[in-house]
Amino acid sequence: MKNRPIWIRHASQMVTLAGSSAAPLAGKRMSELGLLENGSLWLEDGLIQMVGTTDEVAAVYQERLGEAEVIDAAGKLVTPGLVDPHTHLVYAGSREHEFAMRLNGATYMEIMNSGGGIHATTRATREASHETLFKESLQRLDQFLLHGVTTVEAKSGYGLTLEAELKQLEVAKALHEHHPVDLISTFMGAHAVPPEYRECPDAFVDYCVDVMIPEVAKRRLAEFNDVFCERGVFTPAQSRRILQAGIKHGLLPKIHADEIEPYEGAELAAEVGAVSADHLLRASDTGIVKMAEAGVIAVLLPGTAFFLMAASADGRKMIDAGVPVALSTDCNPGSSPTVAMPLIMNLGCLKMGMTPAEVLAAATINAAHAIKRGHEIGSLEAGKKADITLFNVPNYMALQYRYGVNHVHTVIKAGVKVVEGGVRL
Ligand SMILES: N=CN[C@@H](CCC(=O)O)C(=O)O
Ligand SMILES: [Zn+2]
Repeated sequence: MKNRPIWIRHASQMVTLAGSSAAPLAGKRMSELGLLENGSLWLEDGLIQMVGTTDEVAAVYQERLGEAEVIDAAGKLVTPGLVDPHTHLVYAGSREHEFAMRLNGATYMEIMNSGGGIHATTRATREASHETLFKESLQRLDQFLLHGVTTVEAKSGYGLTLEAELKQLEVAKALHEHHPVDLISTFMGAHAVPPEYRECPDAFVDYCVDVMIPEVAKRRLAEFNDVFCERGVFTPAQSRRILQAGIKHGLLPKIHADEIEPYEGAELAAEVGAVSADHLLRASDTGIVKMAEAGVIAVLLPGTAFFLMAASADGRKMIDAGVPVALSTDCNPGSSPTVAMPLIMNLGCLKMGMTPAEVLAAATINAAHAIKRGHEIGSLEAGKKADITLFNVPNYMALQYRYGVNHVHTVIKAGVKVVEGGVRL
């Protein structure tokens, strides 16, 4: 049965980001939100049919106004559904004990090198059944939706064997099919060197390159290929091999770069033409310039820096250097166990020198471009998917100013209302 059209009207402020579908916004263009006062949208067949002022939309649809379900957005901010372009959504278990260890002075890498961290979640994820993984990840996905997020990227990387990596990717696929939030999958077999390869890490790289990447690509279980390029994990040379193998099999490159130490990850991202380089807390100035030249999107994760008690990436410097910046939660059980994209935007302002306008562009259209979906989501334009979030604040400045509260009121996914009054329907 066909859903009724939805007519959103009288929005106090609407962020359209019109004209941003072809390429990510960079430099001063990151502040061009395409604001509309008394904004209105006509949604039908899962798509945005018209964007304009309430009077303009009413004039075009005057014969059909009675058919529509009306959403009165007076007093509210209307934005594109938020997009999270970097998550480790599918995993089993929890690591709050490691948080306590870090509060007592242990570092993230020390915990990982002593068999905890990513290794602990890998053990739990290998042991978990498809059903358990699905159930645990589903709860997080519901929470994403309640925080206004309508699309998430989801990485594998807690299996580290072909079988367990495929299990994670298959759970992501099942969640995508089952849940209103869309999932875009990334293969990240090169997330850590598993203990069985500790003495011969290059043999694990061979396994990624020769076995896992070709099989994942053949089964079409991922669109992107990611690697944790960090001292003590994968070297730039190993990372290059992994990313090039992905490219050969049609998986687009992404990279966890320069998170803990400067390690020429940003430079490598530019060299291989990565869609995005993520983290970048310790990226070099040369790396930033190279990313700008190569058009690599910086996916910044201020929640991770906050939770690891580290200095944040310099978002301001990257925007001023012409790098398109996107924001993400990095949702994972170790360095950022959160789904709160609005809080991530707040941290973008408070910790990375970004403006309230820039963080909104970074969490919508630039995030969409970071997962190659800029043509279908991330802005409010006729023909795009009807993914919309309504916040209980009158304007985008207030969304950043009234921090630490979930202001999401209504979420519409592909033209269907899925959250109302902050409650999942
Ligand atoms: N840094 C590597 N990977 C994740 C953390 C994974 C974990 O600790 O479980 C990240 O992006 O922060
Ligand atoms: Zn990550």
